[in-house]
Amino acid sequence: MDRLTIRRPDDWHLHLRDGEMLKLVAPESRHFARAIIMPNLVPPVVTGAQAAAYRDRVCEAGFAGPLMTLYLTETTDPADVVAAHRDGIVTAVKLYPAGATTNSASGVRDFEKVRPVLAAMEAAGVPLCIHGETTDGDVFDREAAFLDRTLAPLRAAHPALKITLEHVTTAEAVAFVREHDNIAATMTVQHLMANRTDMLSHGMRPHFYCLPILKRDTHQAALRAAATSGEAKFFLGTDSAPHPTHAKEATCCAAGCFTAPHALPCLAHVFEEEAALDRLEGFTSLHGPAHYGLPVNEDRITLEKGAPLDLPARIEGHGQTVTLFDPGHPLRWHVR
Ligand SMILES: NC(=O)N[C@@H](CC(=O)O)C(=O)O
Ligand SMILES: [Zn+2]
Ligand SMILES: [Zn+2]
Repeated sequence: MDRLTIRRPDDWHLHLRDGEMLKLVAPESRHFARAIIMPNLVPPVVTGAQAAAYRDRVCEAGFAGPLMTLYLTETTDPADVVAAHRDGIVTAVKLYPAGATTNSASGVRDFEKVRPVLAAMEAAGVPLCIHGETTDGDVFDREAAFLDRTLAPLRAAHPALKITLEHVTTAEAVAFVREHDNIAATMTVQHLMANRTDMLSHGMRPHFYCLPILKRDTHQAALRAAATSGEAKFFLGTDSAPHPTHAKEATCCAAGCFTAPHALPCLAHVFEEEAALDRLEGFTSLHGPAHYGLPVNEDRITLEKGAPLDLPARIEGHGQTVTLFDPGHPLRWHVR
């Protein structure tokens, strides 16, 4: 097969940042109809009013389908969350364990403190998106530890809360999601395309560094199997997370891979390798809307296989430079 027409994809986990960086990267998600926009700005998006203002800036910068989120803090007002969701300003609430990832300092330290908000969200049908890692212990074990220590009890306390476990990276997370109702998972391009050996064995590759960190090849295989299985619990959230090139190629490298421009060519490559191109549409365009209770997109895109894509190493503009995630081999699929 060298041509594939699918319903237009959505991106269920996207960082667009703000200011000049927003202006540079917003147009790069052009192939996606909608995207869940992450709220980890500095300062974070914590109120409905801030989310509405940020949504306007995103549209102005050139991305027409933002679905906004609120950043959960220990002082989040349950009434504001429920009202912002009811009024259509926000689609979901994002939980960052404090210190787990980029701009997570205002996140949750004491999970008891957010119980009232989670209960209100459960009652009102507001979905919760989770960065699922502990903030201590070995960095390669933090996702699995979070499942046992935090997510299992949280799930048991709020069984009707709709949860998206974001950017899953381990076989343990895949199993956890399969075992529990009302919980689905997003997967990124980099976790499907690469593993920690790719990141660390031929020199250290900062543009492969993100959180949760890439795991060993057996976990990558479990992710690829789940993504291409056709199961509705697994869908695309690119977690495209632009950082200035100087912040990636640095003594202390920022966490995040920039994949928005070529996410679809990368995914077509993966699904073709897994002999599952017929399941790409489910992963990119059907399972996400089903989880969030939204209609699927009506228009379609066509992917074609041809000569290797001539991708730029980096994009530049508005005083910003961002380097693309480079899988290390040619990509032959492109969006027509
Ligand atoms: N994934 C990352 O490594 N970084 C994200 C934050 C996040 O999604 O955890 C970012 O905002 O840069
Ligand atoms: Zn995250
Ligand atoms: Zn992210």
